[in-house]
Amino acid sequence: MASQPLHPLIAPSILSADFARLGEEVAAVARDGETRADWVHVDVMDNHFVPNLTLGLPVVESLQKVSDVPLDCHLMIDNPDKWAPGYAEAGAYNVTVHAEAAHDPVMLAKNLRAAGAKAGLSVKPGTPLEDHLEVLKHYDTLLVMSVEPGFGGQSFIPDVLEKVRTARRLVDTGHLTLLVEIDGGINASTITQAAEAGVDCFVAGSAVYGADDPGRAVAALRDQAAGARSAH
Ligand SMILES: O=C(CO)[C@@H](O)[C@H](O)COP(=O)(O)O
Ligand SMILES: [Fe+2]
Repeated sequence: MASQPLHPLIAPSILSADFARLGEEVAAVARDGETRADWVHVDVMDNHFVPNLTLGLPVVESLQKVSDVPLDCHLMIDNPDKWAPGYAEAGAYNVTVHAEAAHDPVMLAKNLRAAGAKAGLSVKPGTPLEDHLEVLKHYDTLLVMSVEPGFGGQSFIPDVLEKVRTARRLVDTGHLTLLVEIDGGINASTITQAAEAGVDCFVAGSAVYGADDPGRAVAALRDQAAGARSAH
């Protein structure tokens, strides 16, 4: 995961999908071609780390069986040291834990990788990147939250782009080796500024699953991000 991927990665968040039809909702962004998502983003919330409750390991295990798009699990939970490796063992491609919740983030990254997943570290909008730079050397992805974690459909917080720029600089100069991912409020009005700041992977929930055609929304967001990147 060292250099910037050839094209911007789009990761639809199933938080905005119809939970009664999750398999179909994933399939809607899994058809071959430009409408195919790069990753499917799965928001796990425990009603402790965030004030919302979504789904957990059994649902991820079921999704893993039907999805040939890699799963990107975003764990908004307390004590990820205990629970996160299970998601890696279930076959998730990337497992992201919160820097604010992890007790031993270096050991946790090692455990995630040993279980076969990429290791992701996420920071809430108010968490400085500087507090976690040493730890980030052990991670494959950095997930910059651009809303307060807990709910889909919130407004993008542009101040977090400074963290994206810092991370991009550190990756481009070889000080860090990771993908920069952004999550929250990404849509046609905000993706250009995020792409210009240096994001590699864009999570989009309501902008994809709130659209009439989720696959088309994936393709349009990717095009827009690619255009912003090449113009920069
Ligand atoms: O992790 C979260 C929210 O906590 C996100 O993944 C949201 O699900 C993104 O939804 P939109 O802001 O794109 O609607
Ligand atoms: Fe998320």
